[in-house]
Amino acid sequence: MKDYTNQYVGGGWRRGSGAGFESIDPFSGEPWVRLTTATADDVATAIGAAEQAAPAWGRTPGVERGRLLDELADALRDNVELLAEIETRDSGKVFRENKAQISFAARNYHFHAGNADKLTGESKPLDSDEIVDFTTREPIGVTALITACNSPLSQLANKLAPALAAGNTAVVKPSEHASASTLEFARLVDEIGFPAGVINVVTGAGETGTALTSDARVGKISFTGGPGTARRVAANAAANLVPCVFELGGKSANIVFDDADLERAIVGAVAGVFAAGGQTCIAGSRLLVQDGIYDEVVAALAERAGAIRLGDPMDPATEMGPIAHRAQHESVLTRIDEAVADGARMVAGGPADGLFVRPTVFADVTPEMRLARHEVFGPVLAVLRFTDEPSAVAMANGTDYGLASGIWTRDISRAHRVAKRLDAGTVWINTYRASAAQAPFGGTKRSGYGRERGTEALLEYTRTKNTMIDLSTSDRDPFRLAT
Ligand SMILES: NC(=O)C1=CN([C@@H]2O[C@H](COP(=O)(O)OP(=O)(O)OC[C@H]3O[C@@H](n4cnc5c(N)ncnc54)[C@H](OP(=O)(O)O)[C@@H]3O)[C@@H](O)[C@H]2O)C=CC1
Ligand SMILES: CCCCCC/C=C/C(=O)O
Repeated sequence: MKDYTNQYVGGGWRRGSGAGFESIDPFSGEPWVRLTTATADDVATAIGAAEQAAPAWGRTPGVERGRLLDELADALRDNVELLAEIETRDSGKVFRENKAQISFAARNYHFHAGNADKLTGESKPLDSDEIVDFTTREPIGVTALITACNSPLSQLANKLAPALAAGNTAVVKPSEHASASTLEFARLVDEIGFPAGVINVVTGAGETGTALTSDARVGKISFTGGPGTARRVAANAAANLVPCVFELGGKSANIVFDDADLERAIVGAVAGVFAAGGQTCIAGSRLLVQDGIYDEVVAALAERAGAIRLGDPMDPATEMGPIAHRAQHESVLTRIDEAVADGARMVAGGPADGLFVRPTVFADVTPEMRLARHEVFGPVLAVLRFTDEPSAVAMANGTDYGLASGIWTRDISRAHRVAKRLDAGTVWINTYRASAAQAPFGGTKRSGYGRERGTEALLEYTRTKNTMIDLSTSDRDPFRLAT
């Protein structure tokens, strides 16, 4: 079993003082990593280290912060095989997907390296030419960055790259189900020579996260995970009035109109929901298909889902791995049972051995069914039928979530019309699950708030300061601008 019992705090390695725990390899079902829990005291020490490092890091010239971020990106690329293997063993997601995601994470660090010396404010024209007024963007201080179990290093890049570029320090807490890659990442941070305390990594479960999100020294929390956990984080943050970015779940609608390029749409639908074994927030888990092509699309989906090869996620021939951990596996099976009980028609898939679930497709799903409303976070597709554009939009918007959406059509006017009306943070047209470091990402409704990636992410980690200078030499009423 691999030993990851040391955590990275204040530029050094120390064991968590709390209970030891293990992470399982979902393919073998066996524990493969040993870790330790950061207690409330350990977390307080990590926050103290980040607090101590914050002023100097915030004053470090942007070009120097950018240089270190570039080095981090290069180190990720140089170690991509090792890091991807660790994430594969922890999460069950296939190796090549993890490799692609970690390479993308490197791109994200490069993008924000370039932003680090470009944080500008604005000059504000006031009502008097004797006053000069301008804004500056300042770092917040200590950030708490919490990632989910499916893509630890990719999610971390979305948070850490802009936080560091803007001059903040960080305490990072990965999921207890997938902590090892983040500790390996800390080793790279250490080798590069980031100043002590700028990046800290603590591990543990809810107890650790609670301590991290309840500390008044934290100035910003960025959280990726489920809405239930997010509510607990929000409550802790509210006690200290700490602002948060929440990247939460989804029930994203992928809409196929009858004029779409069907071959492309079906490939997009299959990849949109079964990539990462469906364990991704942006899974296109509701496929909305127009009446006239419904039966043809369902038949094609059933055939393609049935052909997806399950197996060892390290094997290049494997197309889909297992569910990340036992509790999640049970949850997926419960969602499948609910769909059957609600009258949906299973045309492909179902349970399989170990922690596997076969790529599952349900037809005849209606908007009231639980499968159309609840996130599965597994390889389960709900196929719904719609008649016209307004009903497709209403159906797409008819859940508590608003993370992503897809539109497949050859009609450019319709594509724009529908995109405008969809209540979702991301709309893809004739593509699905495409990513870019420059493109902001985040949700509406219960999918969260705040944005990651793009310059929008950078601004999340800054505070605006306004500076006003009186240039006049005459005596005057000091309160004249107050009205
Ligand atoms: N919008 C987005 O960008 C994404 C959203 N997600 C969403 O994440 C969910 C699945 O991921 P999963 O890891 O199971 O999510 P969880 O909500 O279970 O966990 C998310 C993180 O929160 C931590 N945590 C648990 N309890 C607390 C607490 N009281 N205070 C602070 N932190 C806490 C977890 O630690 P521990 O595991 O140790 O308990 C983990 O690091 C899905 O809903 C999915 O849609 C996933 C990927 C991307
Ligand atoms: C445009 C896609 C952004 C996805 C960001 C976070 C999701 C990660 C995952 O679920 O793997």
